[in-house]
Amino acid sequence: MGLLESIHEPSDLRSLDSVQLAELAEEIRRQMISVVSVNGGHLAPNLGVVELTLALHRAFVTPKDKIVWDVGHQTYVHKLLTGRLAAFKTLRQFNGLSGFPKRSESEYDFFGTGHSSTSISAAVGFAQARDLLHEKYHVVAVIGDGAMTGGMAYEALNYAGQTEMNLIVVLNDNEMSIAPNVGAISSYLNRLRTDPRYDKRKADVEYLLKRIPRIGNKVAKAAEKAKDGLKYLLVPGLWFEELGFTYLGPIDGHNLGLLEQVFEQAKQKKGPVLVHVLTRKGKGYLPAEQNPDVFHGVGPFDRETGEVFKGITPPTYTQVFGETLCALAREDEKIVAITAAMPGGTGLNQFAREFPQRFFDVGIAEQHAVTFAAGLAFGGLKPVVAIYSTFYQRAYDQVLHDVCLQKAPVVLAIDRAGVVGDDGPTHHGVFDISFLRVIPNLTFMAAKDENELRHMLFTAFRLDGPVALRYPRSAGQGVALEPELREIPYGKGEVLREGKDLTLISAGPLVYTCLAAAQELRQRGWEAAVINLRFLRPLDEELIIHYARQTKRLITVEDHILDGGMGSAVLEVLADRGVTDVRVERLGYEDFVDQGPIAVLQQSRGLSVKGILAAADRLLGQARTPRGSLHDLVRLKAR
Ligand SMILES: Cc1ncc(C[n+]2csc(CCOP(=O)(O)OP(=O)(O)O)c2C)c(N)n1
Ligand SMILES: CC(=O)[C@@H](O)[C@H](O)COP(=O)(O)O
Ligand SMILES: [Mg+2]
Repeated sequence: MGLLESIHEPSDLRSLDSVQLAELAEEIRRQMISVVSVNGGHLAPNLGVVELTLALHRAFVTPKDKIVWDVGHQTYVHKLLTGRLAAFKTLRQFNGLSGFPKRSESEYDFFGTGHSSTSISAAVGFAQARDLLHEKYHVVAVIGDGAMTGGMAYEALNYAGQTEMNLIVVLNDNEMSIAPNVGAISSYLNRLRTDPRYDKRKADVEYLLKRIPRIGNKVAKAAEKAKDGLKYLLVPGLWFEELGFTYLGPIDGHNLGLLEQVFEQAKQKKGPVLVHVLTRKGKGYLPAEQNPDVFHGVGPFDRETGEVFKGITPPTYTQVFGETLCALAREDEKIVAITAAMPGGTGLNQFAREFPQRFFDVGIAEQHAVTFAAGLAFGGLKPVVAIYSTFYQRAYDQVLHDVCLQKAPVVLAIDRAGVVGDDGPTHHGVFDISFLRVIPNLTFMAAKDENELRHMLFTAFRLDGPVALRYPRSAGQGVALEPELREIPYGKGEVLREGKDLTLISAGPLVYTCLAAAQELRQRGWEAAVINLRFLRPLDEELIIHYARQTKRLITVEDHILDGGMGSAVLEVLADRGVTDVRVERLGYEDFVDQGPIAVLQQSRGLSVKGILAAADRLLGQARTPRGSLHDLVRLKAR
């Protein structure tokens, strides 16, 4: 039996000596490499925090003390130490362990995450609650240098720094976000890390400063100034100190003994403390150390060689987006691109290489990214902001207030729209239709395949106003690319198939599933029309009304939550236009969606040929269903 199997809860760690702890760290790394090489996952971030997590769980007494992880993609070690070793092989699988902390999964997961830069706010909340309720425990936020580029982190530091609350923030600095970290704070951390002057311990400096003799008023003032200057030169982390935090560090995040010592020191301090820890992303597995960006979130790979398995699939929508954008940018030098810390994930690497002056990585700062784009647009450029659907949730007011209200010609590229698979509920892009389709001035399109994506991007730059364009995480349809880009007729859906018995309505790749279902229906003697809406705003109302009247039965199919989604938009049109003698089935999600393979998740809600056939049976067989009937909607409205 290995050491890891003897750890059922964090208290089991306390009896281990340093040799055993080093052995345990090795076992943990092996375990993570083994499981992630099969399931995929966030390997490099976790390899980098093995010693840090061990030290935290030895220095703090969880679950009494609360550790809040930022993003949460680095909690595999934490999971292994908190009774989840047996389940670890199910990591990120359907019905398996989540890749992120989840309150429903363990009493040791104090705060659910997936989105970045929330940990300090949540920890401040815990600390405030503790103090108001006169309880006693330590609260620790663990935040990466990438997550420290997110605005929320500063809102929380700003708040905490003015309080006297006991709170420990551990800043895990590995110089990496997913890509190399960016921004002025990152440069500041780099200076702390590398400038030999900062090796001087703060205590020594303060001792020195105290020895400057007090002499006459004027001279004393000058001396004070000189002291401040000296401090700036010599005291590490002064910026954090000035914000009201005691700064400890920078310390080697792979030295377990040192980490524990510093955490003990932090526990004794009064008020907020920031511990600056230096780690190496991917530590202990050479392929991950050498390519921390590839192994940040990686699919299955050969653990001997580190080679990532790539099946033969058509290029992804993301790749097609990136390549098309480059082609357009070659013709139009006003086109500029913005990412919020995800140049690779959003397909902008090629753009960054080809047009470095026109490419902006703003860090994990979606709000800034969108408002920055509005400024660029009004300054005369043609910005595209590529952000995952789920992270656009962060920038809602910026899209509404800064872009749409002012009609800024910004292209909002909404990658990872629809369910994304193994990352699960924190990352599925299943809300953007609901929150974007209601915003005046916005043109909102969804691409059914690679060609449509290309044409829509082309169209987006020709429209003088805000445009959102949604496309999923998956491989494309594999269609042959049309060499000529053309404009998509504004606000018009397309009829892909005629039919008199019922109408299938979709937007995005599920249009192809509708076509396959229509083919099947024909075998059964039914003719289904298939409409690709293309535009979620403005909706092609005439088209919807025409086919609703013609077929009297509609099925809406969307990779999205039902509430407020595309099907809801169709129901609104019918209700507003007084078309009440139509039966409607809406297929989509009703709740937060779990993790799992995209196809499995979609099938679970009828987003498949089989699901559409079942819905068609219900409509054609005149069986009433409890959900999605227009009659129900009209009745509700009438109440
Ligand atoms: C709001 C938000 N935007 C983007 C992301 C995508 N993302 C996940 S981890 C990460 C980098 C985090 O870097 P850091 O905090 O330094 O952690 P590391 O992986 O280096 O340990 C990014 C950009 C996210 N999770 N949340
Ligand atoms: C933790 C996080 O938010 C990212 O690492 C995310 O998991 C990336 O997702 P993709 O794999 O879809 O790029
Ligand atoms: Mg980092």
